[in-house]
Amino acid sequence: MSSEYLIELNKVTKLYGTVIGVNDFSMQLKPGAYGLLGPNGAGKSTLLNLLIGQLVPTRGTVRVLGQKPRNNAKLMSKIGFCPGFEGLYASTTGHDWVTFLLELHGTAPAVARERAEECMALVGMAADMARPIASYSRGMRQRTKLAQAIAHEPTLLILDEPFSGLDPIGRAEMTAVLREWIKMGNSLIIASHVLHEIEALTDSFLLICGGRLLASGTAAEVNELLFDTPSEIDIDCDQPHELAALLMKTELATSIAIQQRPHGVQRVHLQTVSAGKLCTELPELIAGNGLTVTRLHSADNSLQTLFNSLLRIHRGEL
Ligand SMILES: Nc1ncnc2c1ncn2[C@@H]1O[C@H](COP(=O)(O)OP(=O)(O)OP(=O)(O)O)[C@@H](O)[C@H]1O
Repeated sequence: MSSEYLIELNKVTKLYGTVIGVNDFSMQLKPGAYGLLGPNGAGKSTLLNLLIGQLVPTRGTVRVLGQKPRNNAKLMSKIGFCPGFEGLYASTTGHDWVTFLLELHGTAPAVARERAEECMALVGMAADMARPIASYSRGMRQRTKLAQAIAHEPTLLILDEPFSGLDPIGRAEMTAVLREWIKMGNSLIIASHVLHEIEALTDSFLLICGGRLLASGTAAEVNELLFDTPSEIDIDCDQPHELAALLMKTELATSIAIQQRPHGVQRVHLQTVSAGKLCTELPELIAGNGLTVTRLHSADNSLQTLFNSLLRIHRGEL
């Protein structure tokens, strides 16, 4: 059965006993590249494992390329999967491991060796592929996992935290390989809890938390959500009381506290639901009143705040 959709989830719930992995999840995705974002325990791995048929839904239906994934070898030949866990045979070489998995896909041994070599080179492992996996760094293992995921020439690549353990150079190289993959017209679903890791790859994001799809959209739309959800900001200033009074007048802060920090630093700690507007108005407020600000930063530097806020919106609390 063919479908115009890459993925169709219809009211999917996955329970682990009484623990909810994915909760009443529905979505339809057309072929393309998507970033699956969510904090730890959000349900990303559960979702990916449902897509590759490793897990079956407790309720609801999952279709990938129009087919049920469970025990579907034909469908798996079109999907490359890179799990979040290690799962590599330490005593074999990277080249042998990728060759072996290709042979499991039905590729003839000689062709498998050649293709495995090609893929190891593609992920920057040409010089190390003949060494045992046990001697690989975390980043090298990640690359080897990617090589095995693309070796059988799938059309959909599903990656669970592929940047984990990579240094900046490794990240840049992995990004380049994946960008090329997308440019070739292939589809990609990549799970991460760090937005900037995947914004270089795609402009389409799915935000999940608590096993639910909380929001989806482009990076600009996600940024807008970030701007309009409650956030905390610290401003180190020479005249904190004056700044606090000015901020109160703008009505952009929902709460303000002045903190004495080590080394004589005076900090205005504020909460706002309009971080974007506040950051736009702040320079004029500072310059116009002769204040000196030595440092400004968001106290909640991760997406966790956004997810918490979205979750509260979802529950009708905000
Ligand atoms: N095998 C399991 N048995 C019981 N609970 C599980 C199991 N796997 C996942 N869970 C639970 O399901 C929920 C979703 O977990 P999941 O691993 O899918 O999240 P995640 O977004 O991938 O998290 P992380 O980023 O930490 O890998 C969590 O509450 C987790 O504790």
